[in-house]
Amino acid sequence: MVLTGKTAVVTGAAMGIGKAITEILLQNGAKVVLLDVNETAAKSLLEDLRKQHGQDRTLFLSCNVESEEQIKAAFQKTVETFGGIDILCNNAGILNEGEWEKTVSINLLGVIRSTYASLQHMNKLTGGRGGVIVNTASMAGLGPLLSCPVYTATKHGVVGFTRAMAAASAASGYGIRYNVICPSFVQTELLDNITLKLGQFSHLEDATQQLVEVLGILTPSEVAQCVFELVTDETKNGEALMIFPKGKQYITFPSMQ
Ligand SMILES: NC(=O)C1=CN([C@@H]2O[C@H](COP(=O)(O)OP(=O)(O)OC[C@H]3O[C@@H](n4cnc5c(N)ncnc54)[C@H](O)[C@@H]3O)[C@@H](O)[C@H]2O)C=CC1
Ligand SMILES: CC/C=C\C[C@H](O)/C=C/C=C\C=C\C=C\C(=O)[C@@H](O)C/C=C\CCC(=O)O
Repeated sequence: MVLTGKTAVVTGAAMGIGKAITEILLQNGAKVVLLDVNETAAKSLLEDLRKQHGQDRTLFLSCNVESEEQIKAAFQKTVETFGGIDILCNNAGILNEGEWEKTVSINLLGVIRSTYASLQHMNKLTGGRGGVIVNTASMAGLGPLLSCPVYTATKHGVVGFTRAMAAASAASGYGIRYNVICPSFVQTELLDNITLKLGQFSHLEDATQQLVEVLGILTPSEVAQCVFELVTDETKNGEALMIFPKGKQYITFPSMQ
């Protein structure tokens, strides 16, 4: 897929991995709509992006992925402004084992809400142009991260949902590809104040830090480069791409047939 003339929507775009995804999509010619709850960070980023890429290729819309109403309104505004949606990156996520229901609501239900709301605009069977959706899971979507069971569950959910949607889309003729990234640790604010975020598992922070030392830490732009690959390579559908500082690996799952 060539990105020039395409419209992308990125959730959790104001900071960290979402910011890097936004930047790489813009650098390669797409128009990008930034969705986030952090209006201060998003407006500051938007100002910088408009200086670099022009006034008319970006839009910020305040949107909480916990709200179906806000997601639908943001997609509607995107279509009114740029004429459609070709790329959706469901990236917004939190680490908060204490507020575990909120973690499920944002990390897993947020991806489902946004994916289902996007169908109205992207599905070729309902007048959309088709396109690609890339979801942000985690390496904790492939194996257990002992200090955060609920975060782990949400990311396993995102991997399973993405793969099932990919198969459903291919079988139904939606014209939409679905892929998921599974990065190991990434240098973003999500890794700040981890003790507080682990709730009843804060005593396992040392074990987590040891894993960080073993695995190393990615930069957001290394992760965004992998998202770019999944967006542009039209052979990729239903893929889970694990990303390490040392490289990347497409996951082979057990065959059920
Ligand atoms: N930092 C890491 O080590 C890793 C992070 N991830 C995942 O990457 C994604 C992005 O995280 P980071 O960039 O690291 O975190 P971050 O904290 O730097 O950025 C997250 C962004 O999402 C936004 N956000 C949070 N709740 C939201 C909501 N309800 N609605 C809309 N936007 C919301 C925040 O305002 C922020 O701009 C998350 O899904 C996270 O689970 C995956 C693997 C590793
Ligand atoms: C505290 C949480 C911080 C960030 C969450 C973020 O999503 C990053 C996750 C990064 C790593 C996930 C690790 C998952 C571990 C597993 O799957 C284990 O079962 C296997 C553990 C180690 C394998 C690597 C190795 O030692 O060769």
